[in-house]
Amino acid sequence: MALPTETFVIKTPCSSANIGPGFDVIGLALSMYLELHVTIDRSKARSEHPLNCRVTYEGEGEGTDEISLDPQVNLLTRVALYVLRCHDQRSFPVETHVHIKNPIPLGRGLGSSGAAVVAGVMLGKECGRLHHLTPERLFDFCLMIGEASVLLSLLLCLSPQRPSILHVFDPLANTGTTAKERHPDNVGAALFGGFVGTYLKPLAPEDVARVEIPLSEVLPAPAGGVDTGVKPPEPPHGIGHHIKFPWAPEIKAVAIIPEFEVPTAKAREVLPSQYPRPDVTFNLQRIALLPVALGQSPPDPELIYLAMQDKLHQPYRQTLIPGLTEIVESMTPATQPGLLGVCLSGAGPTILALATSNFAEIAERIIAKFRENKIVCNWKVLEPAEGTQVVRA
Ligand SMILES: Nc1ncnc2c1ncn2[C@@H]1O[C@H](COP(=O)(O)OP(=O)(O)O)[C@@H](O)[C@H]1O
Ligand SMILES: N[C@@H](CCOP(=O)(O)O)C(=O)O
Repeated sequence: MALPTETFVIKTPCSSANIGPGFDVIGLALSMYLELHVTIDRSKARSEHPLNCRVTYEGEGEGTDEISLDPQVNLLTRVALYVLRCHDQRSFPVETHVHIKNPIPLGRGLGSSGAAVVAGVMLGKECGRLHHLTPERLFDFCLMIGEASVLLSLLLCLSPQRPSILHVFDPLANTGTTAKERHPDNVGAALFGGFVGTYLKPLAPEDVARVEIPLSEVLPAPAGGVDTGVKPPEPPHGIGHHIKFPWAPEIKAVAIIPEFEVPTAKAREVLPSQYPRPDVTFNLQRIALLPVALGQSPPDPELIYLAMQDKLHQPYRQTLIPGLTEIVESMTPATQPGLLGVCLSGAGPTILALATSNFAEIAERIIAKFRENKIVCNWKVLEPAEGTQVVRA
C-alpha cells in the first residue's frame, strides 16, 4: 500500500517591533503572512534533491541573491534542519517540497527574518514529527538563531559569569555595537501572535557554555560544507519568555513601507553602547504606559502619542533613514484626526502609524514627507494577528 502524501501549511505573521520606546522588548504580530506550503511524499524510496528537500519561492525578493533555493543555504530550511539535527534526524523526510509564499518585504522592519526563523523552526518540528516541542521550547530554538556574536553577547550579558567574559563583549565599553544583542521581540510576536512583551532570563552557569558556540555549529553547514554527522548544540531551556498585552480593537496599524532596505544588523550598528541617564529614564517612563495605553478602549490619543516616544533607537537611526525624526514628529492627534502615534517599525525603514480612522490621509502625509527625500513608498493597513499556525487540509 502506498504511503500517504502529507500536506500542510505553516502560516507566520509579520511583525512590528519596538512600537517606539520598547526597544528589543515589545512586538506586535500583524496581518501579513509568510506561508510555507509543505508536501511530504513518503512513498518515494529516495530523493534527487540535497537533504531530500526541494525549495520553491514566490514573493518578495524572488529571484534575487537574498533568497536561496538551496536547502543548505536558505534561512528557513537551515533553521528547520537545525531543529531536525538536534533530534538525530540528519535531513528532511524523503521527499519534502517546501513552497514559500512571502509577501513580507525584506529588510524593511516588518520582521521578514523573524518570520522566516519562526516558520523554519515550525517546519523542523512538523517534518520531524517532533510533537513534544511546545511553543515555549520552539522559542528557545528561535533564540539560538542569529549572528553568533548577537546571541553570544546578549546571553553572556545576562549571565552571572559576566565579569569573566568581558573581553568577549563589554556592554559598558564605549566601542560601538560591533557585538550585537539578540532581540526576542520580533520572533516572539511571530510565534505567539498579538501584542507581546518579551524578555530573556539569565542563564544558569552550566548553560553559558552551551551558547558559546559559533553560529556555524548551530546551523548546518551551508552549500559545499560537509555534514560531519555531529549533533548541533541544543538550546538551553527557557531562554526567552513572553507576556501578552491587550490591544484595543479600534486600533489599526498603517505601515508606510519605503522602497529601500535597511538590514537590521546595520541599523543596530548605528546605536551607541552607552546612553545618557535622562534618555533611559525617558523611555522607562513611556514603556510603563505603552501596554496600558494601547489596551484601553476607547483609546486615549494623547496618552498613546506620549507613550510612543523614544530616545534610545529612533534618533540614531535617522542617519540611515532620511527625514525619520521629522516624519515621526510631523503630526500629532491634535493636528491629524484619527492618529494615535507614529514610530519606526522594527529597525526600519518602515514607519508605523497607529490610528483609528483616516488611514489613507495619514499614509499620504507620511509618504509626502518621504517624497521630499526622493523616497518612494507604498502602504498597507494591518491588524494584530494570531501567532504561527499549522493548517492541515
Ligand atoms: N522567507 C525568507 N526566506 C529566506 N530568507 C529570508 C526570508 N525572509 C527574510 N529572509 C532573510 O532575512 C533578511 C532580512 O532580514 P533583516 O535585515 O533582519 O530584515 P527584516 O526587518 O525584514 O527582518 C533577507 O535579506 C533574507 O536574507
Ligand atoms: N528590536 C529590534 C527589532 C528588529 O526588527 P526587524 O523587524 O527590523 O528585524 C531592533 O530594533 O533592532
